[in-house]
Amino acid sequence: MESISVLMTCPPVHPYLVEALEKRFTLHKLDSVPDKPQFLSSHRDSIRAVVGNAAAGADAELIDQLPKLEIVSSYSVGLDKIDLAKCKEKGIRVTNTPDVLTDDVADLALGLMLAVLRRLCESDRYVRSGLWKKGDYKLTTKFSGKTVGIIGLGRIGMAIAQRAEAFSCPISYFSRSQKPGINYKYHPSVVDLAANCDILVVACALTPETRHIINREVIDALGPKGVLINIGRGPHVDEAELVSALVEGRLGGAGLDVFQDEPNVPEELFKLENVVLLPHVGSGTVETRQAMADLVVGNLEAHFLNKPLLTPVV
Ligand SMILES: O=CC(=O)O
Repeated sequence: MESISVLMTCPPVHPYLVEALEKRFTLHKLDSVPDKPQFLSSHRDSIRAVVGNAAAGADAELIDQLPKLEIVSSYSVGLDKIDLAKCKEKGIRVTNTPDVLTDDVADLALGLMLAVLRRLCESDRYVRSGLWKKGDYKLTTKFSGKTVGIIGLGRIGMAIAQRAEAFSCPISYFSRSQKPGINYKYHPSVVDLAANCDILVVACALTPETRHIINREVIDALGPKGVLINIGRGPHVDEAELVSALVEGRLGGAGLDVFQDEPNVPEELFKLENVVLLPHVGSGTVETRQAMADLVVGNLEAHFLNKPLLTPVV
């Protein structure tokens, strides 16, 4: 398989993945190519696979430039950076990394809820800056028992619900349709869900329908005591509306792992103590990233050995 050319479109952030790919394939890292258009035109007849992630995948323009492309193996569960329709049309296979990251992302969502309500980051800064010596930290807000509303009750949404239940939190949810056999309260609209929960969590896939699913109306329904948690994608949220609601005190707080234009984060948020900001690290543990890398490589091997794909999407 050494002769098979694989193009990595995302930055080569994980040495384990890079080494595993280099051991088996001829790996090209687009990130370190100085003249990308020239590189793509000179390698258009050799590249048979693309490896991307949540930041860079395979859009229509790239796919059209690679006529020998057979498979896109994404080092992410989210598929919003891949033109799935184009892949289907051209018979290009697509794989992602579901299941192995569910626990980590759900753990982080709960961590954000606790961090925002109990002001964990702000309390930590209080100790480090020596302020404790001048007096105790102020009282915060109880988390156990708060109503958690989840947008998207897929694998990650369910894992968040199960964890929140252990904190005696009533669970309600919004999804395209009510899930059979699930006892959580279903709300047929996001505004309705937001108006009836304390903590609203975005845990759905990013699609044209879910872009800006958190808009001004939803934020106003969540209100000055409500907290928004986003472990999905930045564009799920109308970020300008979120920032103004937080700055004006129309929203109680936010825990955000994702942003519209990563790694750029609106600086107005930096001075707000009711906001916890993370650098898109939902699946960012050694154990999980290794399992994700194994899936990326395993899917490519399966494809080129004409075996069934491990986690096929298309
Ligand atoms: O954001 C991370 C992923 O989609 O895996």
